[in-house]
Amino acid sequence: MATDGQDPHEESIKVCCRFRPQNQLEKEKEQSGRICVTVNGDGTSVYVPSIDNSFVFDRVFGVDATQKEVYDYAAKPIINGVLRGFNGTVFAYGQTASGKTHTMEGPDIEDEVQMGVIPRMVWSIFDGIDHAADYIEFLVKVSIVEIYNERIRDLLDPKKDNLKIHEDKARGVFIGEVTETYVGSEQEIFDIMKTGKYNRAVAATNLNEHSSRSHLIFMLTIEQTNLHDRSVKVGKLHLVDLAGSEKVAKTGASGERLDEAKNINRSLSALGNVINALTDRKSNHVPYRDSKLSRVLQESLGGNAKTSLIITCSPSYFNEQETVSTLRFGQRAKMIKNVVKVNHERSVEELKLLLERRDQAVSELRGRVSMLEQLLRSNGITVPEDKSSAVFLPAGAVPTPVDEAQNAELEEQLQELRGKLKTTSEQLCEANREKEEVQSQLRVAEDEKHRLTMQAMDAQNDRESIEYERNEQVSELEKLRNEKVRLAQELEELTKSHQNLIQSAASAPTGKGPGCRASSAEDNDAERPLLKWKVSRLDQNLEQLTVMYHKLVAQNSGLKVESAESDKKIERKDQRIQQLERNLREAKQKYEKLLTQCANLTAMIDVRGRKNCTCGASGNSSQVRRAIKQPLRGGVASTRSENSSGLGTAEPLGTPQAVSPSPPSEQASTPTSSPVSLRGGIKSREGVRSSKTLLDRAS
Ligand SMILES: Nc1ncnc2c1ncn2[C@@H]1O[C@H](COP(=O)(O)OP(=O)(O)OP(=O)(O)O)[C@@H](O)[C@H]1O
Repeated sequence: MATDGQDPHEESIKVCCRFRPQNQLEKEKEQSGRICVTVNGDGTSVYVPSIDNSFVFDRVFGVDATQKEVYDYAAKPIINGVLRGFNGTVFAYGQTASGKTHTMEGPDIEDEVQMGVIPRMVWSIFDGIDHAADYIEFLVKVSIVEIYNERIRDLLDPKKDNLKIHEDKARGVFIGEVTETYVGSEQEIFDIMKTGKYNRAVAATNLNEHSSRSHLIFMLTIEQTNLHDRSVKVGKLHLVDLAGSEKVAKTGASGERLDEAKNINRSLSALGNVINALTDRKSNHVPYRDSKLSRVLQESLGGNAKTSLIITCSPSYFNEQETVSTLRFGQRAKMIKNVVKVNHERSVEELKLLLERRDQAVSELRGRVSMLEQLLRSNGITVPEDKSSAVFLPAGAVPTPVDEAQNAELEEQLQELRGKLKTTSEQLCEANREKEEVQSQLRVAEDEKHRLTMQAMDAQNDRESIEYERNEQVSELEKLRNEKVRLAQELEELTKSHQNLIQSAASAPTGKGPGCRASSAEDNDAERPLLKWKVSRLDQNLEQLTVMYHKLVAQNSGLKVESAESDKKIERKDQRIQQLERNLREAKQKYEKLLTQCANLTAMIDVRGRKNCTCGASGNSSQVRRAIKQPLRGGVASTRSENSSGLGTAEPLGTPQAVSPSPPSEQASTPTSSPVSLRGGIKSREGVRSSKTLLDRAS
C-alpha cells in the first residue's frame, strides 16, 4: 500500500494511568485500606512514597474519573486518526482485577454512562461516517480473537482455534484466515461483540474458567474510497484487553491455573522485552516473535500506528508491588516512538493526475533552463554540456562542443578514481561480510540470552510455587504437632484415670472380710458392673487414642520427608537459577563484545562510505555506491525502520501494479457477510442502513 506522499512521522505512544477504587478485600486486608500512591495536582504524575519515586504519564485518572473522561482523552484521538486512514491501537495493561475490562468494555456496553472504550469507539466511527463528505464511501469490518495459552482463537468462528500470524509488504502483520464480518451499524457491531463474548464464555466452561485469563483483541478495519478519484484509504484499529499479570506465590495457583499464569506472565514479559528493546538504544533486535501477543501488536509498538496505552492499577497498599511494576511498564512504554503514515492506495486516475502535474512542472523547468542558458551565452559564458539532459533537449537544440584535451584528462582521472573505487568497494564488501557474520552471531547470542531469561523466569515461578507449597506444609506440620501434643496430654490423663479406676476397683471391699457392713457390701455389688463398664470404655478410648497417636506420628514423619524433599527441590532450583544467571551473564558479555565489534565495523563502513562519496564524482561511481549501500539496509541502524515499515511502504510513481490492492491469497482473512458500503453523505442512521443494498454491489 502506498502512502499519499505525506512523510511518515515519529509519534510517541500516549500512556495514561487509571486507578480504580479499592475493593472489599483491599479494604479489609493488611492495614485496612491504606493507600500506597498519591496523584499530583495537575494529574500527570503518581508519587509512590515507599520507594520515593514519581512516575510521569500523559494523564493520570484518579478513582473518581468517569468512563467518558478516560475515553475522551485516551482513545478519541485514536479513532479520529483511524478515520483519516491511520492505524490505531488502544490497549489496557495491569494486574488481575485492576480494571482493564471495566475500562475497555465497561460493565454494560449499551449503558450510555457505563460503557467503556470499545463501545464508545463504535459510536464515534459511525458518527464520523455520518459527517463525512458525500463522495466518500465506507466499508467497515470487524474481527474478534483471543490469545489463550499461546493459541489464537477466532471468537466469531470458534472452530478456528489456532490461527497463524503472517506478514507481507502490503498488509503488514496480520492474522491469517481470521473471520472478518462486514457491518453497517453500531447495533451490528454490538451483536457481534455479544457473539464473541458468548463463544469466549463457552470455551471458558470447556477449559475451566479462563475468560479473564486470555488476551482479547477486537479488530476493526475502516476502508474509505474517494468516489472522485477512486483512491482508497484503509485505517485499522486494534482494541486490546490484556490478561492480568499475577504473582503465582500470592495467589497460590497450581495445576492448570499455574500453567495459565505462567503463559500470561511469559507473554506479558515478552511484551515488556519488546518495549525494552525498542527503548534501549543499544539494542538492535526487537524480539516481536517471542510471543503471539507481541507479534500481533508489532505495528502498534514501534511500527505504523497511533497507539494509546492505558495502565490500570489498584491504589491499595495490599497491591503496592504490582502497582509499582505496572507503573514501571507504563513509564518505559512512554519512550517508544512509532512511525505513523496514512495507508493510502493510489488509483489509476489519481496517478494520471499526478503524472500530468509533474509533466507540467518539468516543461516549465525546461523553459526556465533554456532561458538561463541563453542569458549565459549572451554574456559570453560557455554553458557546460549536460549529457544527462541531452535526451530531453528540445528538437533542433545544438549541444555545446566539448574540449578534447580536457575530456582526455578527465577520462584519465576517472579511470584512476574507478580503480580506487574498485579497491575500496572490495574492502567494503569484505567488511560488510564480516559485519553480517558478527550480526548473525549477535542474533544467536540475543536469542540465547532471551531463552535463558525465559528459563530463569520459569525457574523463578516454579520456585515461588514450591516455596508456597512448602510454607503450606510447614503450617500443616505445625498444626499436627500441636494436635499431637494435645492428644498426648489427653492420653496421659486418660491413662492416669484408668489406673485410678483399676486401683479403686481392686481395693473395693468384697463383702467377705471381717467387719464388713451388710449395706456397704450391697453398694459395692451394685457399683462393680458400672466400674467395669467404665474401665472397658476407657480401654477402648485409650486404644483409639493410641491408634490416632501413631497415625499422627506417621503423618508427621511423612510431612517431614515431603518438607525435606521440597527443601531439596528449592535448593536444586536455586542452583539452576544461579547456573542460568551465570549463563545469562556470559551471554550478556558475549553480546556486548559482539555489539562493540558490530559498532566498530559500522563505523569503518561509514568512514569508507564517506571516502567513496568524496571520490565518486561520476555517474558510474554513484551507481557502485548505491550497490554497496544496499546490504547495509539490514544493518544495525536500519533495523527499527524495517520493523516499522509496516503497511504502507512507499512505492515509486509509475508502478501502478505496486499500489493496486493485493490479490486474495490463501493466507488472506475470511470475510463473512457481504461488504456493506456506507456513504459518508447519508446523514441519518436509517440512511446508512438503507444504503446497504445499494452498496452491496461493491462486493
Ligand atoms: N474505575 C473503576 N470504577 C469502579 N469499579 C471498577 C473500576 N475499575 C474496575 N472496577 C471493578 O473492579 C473489578 C475488576 O475489574 P475488571 O474485571 O475490569 O479487572 P481486569 O483488570 O479486567 O481483571 P482480569 O485481569 O482478571 O480480567 C470489577 O468488579 C469492576 O467493576
